[in-house]
Amino acid sequence: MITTSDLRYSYSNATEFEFPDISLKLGEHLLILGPSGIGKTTLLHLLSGLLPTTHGSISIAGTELNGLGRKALDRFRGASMGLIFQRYHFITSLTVMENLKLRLGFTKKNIGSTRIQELANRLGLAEYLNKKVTQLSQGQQQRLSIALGLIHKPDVIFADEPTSNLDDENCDKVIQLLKDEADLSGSSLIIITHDHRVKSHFQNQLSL
Ligand SMILES: Nc1ncnc2c1ncn2[C@@H]1O[C@H](COP(=O)(O)OP(=O)(O)OP(=O)(O)O)[C@@H](O)[C@H]1O
Repeated sequence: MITTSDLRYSYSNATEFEFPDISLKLGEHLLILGPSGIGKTTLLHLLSGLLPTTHGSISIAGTELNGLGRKALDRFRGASMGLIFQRYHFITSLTVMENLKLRLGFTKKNIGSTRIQELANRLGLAEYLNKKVTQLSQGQQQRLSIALGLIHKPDVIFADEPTSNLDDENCDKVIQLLKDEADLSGSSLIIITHDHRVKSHFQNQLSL
């Protein structure tokens, strides 16, 4: 479902990162651990096609990322990937519901109209659906960020440092939430982090 081979990347004139090969089946979870500056976010940006594959190959759900033009890559990412970043990417002039509807619009999958309400219920966002995202607390914004990554039932969910800035209790809750939601959608899950508290939650781990 996700396979990478001989992936390398270097920012201009900088040291080249070499990444271990990844092989993950649909529905499997993988934790990628590594210290700050080792290239975790770079790897995630390569896997999601936000950075071009300049060396090696990435295949997701049978599609070779290198073979896609920019527009096709954007469409593929919109339909097949769920991205949960360290920084939130919301449209602040819109409500929670409008942000989620907009995100659903990027996929051609036939996802029922009850999906938003169901997911909002599970993530504790139901009563905030008609609020502007700027009116949400940090924790609620984080859960919305997770909801935006999951709403379209992507083949693969990529989460970059989803537990940074969280206390132990919320760290456990967020990881469990991501795993449960990935399982419910049948999605593969890749979490990238330097947070060793997350280790005990995953059997399948890769160190950078
Ligand atoms: N756009 C860029 N241009 C040049 N160098 C970059 C760029 N983005 C990242 N780097 C450098 O590449 C290295 C790896 O960055 P990256 O963000 O992938 O690491 P990381 O392991 O995710 O770190 P952290 O855990 O601190 O987020 C760093 O030294 C960083 O300064």
